[in-house]
This record gives sequence, C-alpha cells and structure tokens, in this order.
Amino acid sequence: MTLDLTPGPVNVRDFETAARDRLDPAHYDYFASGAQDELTVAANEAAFRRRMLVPRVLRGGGPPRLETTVLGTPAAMPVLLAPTAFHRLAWPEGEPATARAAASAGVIMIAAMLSTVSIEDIAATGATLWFQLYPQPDMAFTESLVRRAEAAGCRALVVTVDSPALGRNERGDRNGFHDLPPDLHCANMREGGHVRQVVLSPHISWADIGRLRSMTTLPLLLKGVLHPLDARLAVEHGVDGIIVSNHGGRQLDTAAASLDRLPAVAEAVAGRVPLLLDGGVRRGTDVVKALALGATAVAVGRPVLWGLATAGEAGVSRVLSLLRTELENALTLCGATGPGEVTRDELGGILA
Ligand SMILES: Cc1cc2nc3c(=O)[nH]c(=O)nc-3n(C[C@H](O)[C@H](O)[C@H](O)COP(=O)(O)O)c2cc1C
Ligand SMILES: CC(C)CC(=O)C(=O)O
Repeated sequence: MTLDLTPGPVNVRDFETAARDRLDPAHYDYFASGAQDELTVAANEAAFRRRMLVPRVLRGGGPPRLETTVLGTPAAMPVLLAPTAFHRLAWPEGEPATARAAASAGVIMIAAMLSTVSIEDIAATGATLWFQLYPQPDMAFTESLVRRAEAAGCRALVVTVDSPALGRNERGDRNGFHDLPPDLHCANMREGGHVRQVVLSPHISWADIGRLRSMTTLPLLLKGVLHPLDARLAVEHGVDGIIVSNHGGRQLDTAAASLDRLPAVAEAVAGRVPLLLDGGVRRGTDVVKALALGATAVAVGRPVLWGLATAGEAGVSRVLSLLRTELENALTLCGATGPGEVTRDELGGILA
C-alpha cells in the first residue's frame, strides 16, 4: 500500500495549480490570461500585497459574523461570484455546478450573459442570482434578456461598462482560441435555430444606462468603473451600485489596479450607493483590505473557475469555504466582529 501524503489544495493558489494540471492548455490560458502584457492582472494582486493591515487588539467582541446584505440581497458573506463566461469549458456540467456551490455557501452568484447554460437552467438550481449584461445594440433583444433575468428570479442587473471593444488577448492569438468549441454555445444568445454573436459596441453610452434604468425596477449596478467622475455620473443616472473593476485585467492593459482606485471612487460616491470591488482577491485578508477602503463586498472571478475546473461543484464549494475561513480568521485577528465594522478609521486599517 502506498501512502498519499499530498494534502490537496489548501488555498486558492493551490487550486490554480490543480486546475492548470487538468485543463486543456488553451482553455487554461483563456481563463488565466489578461490583455497584452498582463500588467493589470499582476497589478491587481500586487495592490493587495502592497497594502498592510493595522489590527486592533483587546476588543473582546467574540467570533465575527460574516452575514451581510448587498442591495437588498442577503448573503452569508461579503464575497460574490463575479460573472465569468463559458463554465462548460472548465467542467462538463458548467454553470449549474457553480450555482449549486454558491447556493450551499449562501452567496450571490452573478450569472454571466455569456454562460454556456441558460439563465433559466442556472436559476433552476435555486441559487441566489444577479444577472450580468453586455447591452446589445439591438435594444429589443437586450430587453428580452432583462425580462428573462427578471422572470428567472435574478435580484439585480449588473451592466458591464468596461467593454466597448474586446481586449487584445495574445495568449488566445497564440493558441488560436477565439471561440467556443462547436459542442458549446452561449445559451442565452440562442434564438430559434441560431446563436447570436455578442456585440461589444463602442457606441455604448450613458443614454443606454438611462434606457436600462427605465426598463427595470431591479437594482442596477455598473461593473467596470475606475474613474471617480464616472462613479459620480453613475449615481446621477440612478444607478444603485458600482463594481470597481478592470475586468480582471482582460480589457485595457495597464489600467490601474482595482484596489488602488477604490479610495478615490469611494470619496466621489460618498456613501450614496454601495461599492463592490473585483480583481485580484485571493485571500481573506484581501477581502478585509477592500472593506477597509470602502467596499461593501468583493467578487471573485478566477478562483471560482479554478475550483470548478478542479472538482466541479465540490471544487467551487471548497474555494468558497477556504475564503470564508480565511475571512473569519482575518476579521478575528483584526478585532472586528463583522464586515460592517471594518473601516479605515476604526481599524486604522490600511497603510499604503
Ligand atoms: C475567464 C473569464 C471570463 C470572464 N467573463 C466575463 C463576462 O462574461 N462578463 C463580465 O462582466 N466579466 C467577465 N469577466 C471578468 C470578471 O467578472 C471579473 O471582473 C474578474 O475576473 C475579476 O478578477 P479576478 O479574476 O482576479 O478575481 C471574466 C473573467 C474571466 C477570468
Ligand atoms: C467573450 C468575452 C467577452 C467574455 C469576457 O468577458 C471575458 O472573457 O473576459
């Protein structure tokens, strides 16, 4: 008998290694890569590494409670699943496996418009969903997607605004990977016998946000804001929340790290709408840093894909439970009894 002494993945980074071992290299590259030199991908994580926490001591508050509510949606912790396309490339069942893990963990999954399983079939898992939209120039089609998301029970609409064009992905160019294999398709884009191509349009503007605002009573979030003036315009256009994000470094390479932009956006918004952040969150301490700099919650993209590619639903569950355990530990060590208590002032929180 041989004794297997490998402990299995103990953190998110280990899950990336495990996923890389399992995935077709071109598919691994699709998930892992960023635009061009991938400087923003690296900057997102580096920004978290650069910031150090200053904990408080002797507060005696007992174990932290992680529950929170984001724009009216309750969640077991302030960590959401960022919208990511093409889950069936990572695991045969695709998005429903991810959704079941999110449901078991009690967290919000932002379902991507470009999912490989339809929003109705993802919703059938019972998960708490928000819906991510790339507004399409065909407004009637865009509206039909919004109606489907509403009917499926999605509790917020997340409009991605950092994509007036597709970022230049050179790993994809080298691998010749530009589209889904023929056995997979973007299920929400299906219309009768054919599948619509997504349009990432440079004509998208605030007028479209106005149209979407009047189209739905769901909470409306903009995803991909980095500039404080855009954050202010978002509030003026009746947006309910903002996701500070550079799309995981996949769109404009050399765009600033999300975490580095959070303080300026928080100042511009001045508490009028909640802020979320994504990009480079890999540790519980990363979540604490984002909360301290003004986020209500964070979202994770690639960590979920690494869990999914490694072991399907069980892998995503494990990634979410690792992040939960790390967050609980980090809050305890910071002397905080919950996410709402983490502020820059009170925790002395963050030194740049
Ligand atoms: C493989 C992959 C696919 C993505 N697809 C989408 C998408 O369809 N829509 C979207 O708004 N963002 C998409 N994103 C961006 C994520 O929502 C999120 O902004 C980013 O992954 C956060 O960075 P992280 O991966 O470092 O956590 C995608 C990211 C990855 C890695
Ligand atoms: C096909 C892409 C538009 C999906 C996406 O947002 C991404 O890969 O980052």
